[in-house]
Amino acid sequence: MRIGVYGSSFDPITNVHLWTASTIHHRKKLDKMLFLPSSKERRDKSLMSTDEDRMEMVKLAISEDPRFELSTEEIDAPIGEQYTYFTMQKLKKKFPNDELFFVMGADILVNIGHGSWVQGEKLVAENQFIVMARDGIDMLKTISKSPLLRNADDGRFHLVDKGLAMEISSSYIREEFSRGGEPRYLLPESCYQYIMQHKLYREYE
Ligand SMILES: Nc1ncnc2c1ncn2[C@@H]1O[C@H](COP(=O)(O)OP(=O)(O)OP(=O)(O)O)[C@@H](O)[C@H]1O
Ligand SMILES: O=C(O)c1ccc[n+]([C@@H]2O[C@H](COP(=O)([O-])O)[C@@H](O)[C@H]2O)c1
Repeated sequence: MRIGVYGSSFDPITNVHLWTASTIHHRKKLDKMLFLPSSKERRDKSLMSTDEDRMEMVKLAISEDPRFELSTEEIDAPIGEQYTYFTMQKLKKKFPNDELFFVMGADILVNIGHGSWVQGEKLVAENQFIVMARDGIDMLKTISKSPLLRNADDGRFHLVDKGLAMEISSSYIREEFSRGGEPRYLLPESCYQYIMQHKLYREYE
């Protein structure tokens, strides 16, 4: 099987996460897409809702699509191991006969190329990546400019231009909830209702 691993804080999950996952699943002929919410323990970003709430919203969002599955690998990871390198190692052990691809936007490729990720060099050397165009970032240039990326570029970066530069960010949605905006329809209705019911993102700055 060809399995995509779509990592994100999903704080909250948006319609663009779902649409990009669906497009990548189709274009790259994947059999399955794992939605991998980050753990609140990650040190590089502070998350605005609990692991349980973000996980619950992912479950609601993907419940009716058999191509999509939740992975709790990172949320269940011991402290210090909630980073992509360790997660991919564990997932490869879990799916020893399958081909795994870490799915990400071009902004993430830039970050990895800068060398700021935990075990970034090993992560790149040992995995395959599906990279989606974003924000006018030149993906080929991003690879050629970074020694870390270009020296591993043996076909492991599968670049996709989705065809539409659709931008809905989780932070925009959080801002709208906290500042009296109306983000309905930027995310699945079930997640919108969950956020209203649980009064999430009321105090987001
Ligand atoms: N519109 C998009 N086009 C391409 N990739 C995207 C898009 N939105 C998100 N991604 C990718 O999805 C992954 C998860 O992104 P993330 O959840 O941080 O997005 P976000 O909505 O921008 O969140 P936040 O606003 O909290 O930073 C990343 O790899 C990111 O590059
Ligand atoms: O492993 C790392 O060092 C690392 C650093 C930053 C981000 N990531 C992963 O990249 C994915 C998208 O992250 P983000 O910041 O867009 O939510 C998510 O799966 C994170 O765990 C991973």
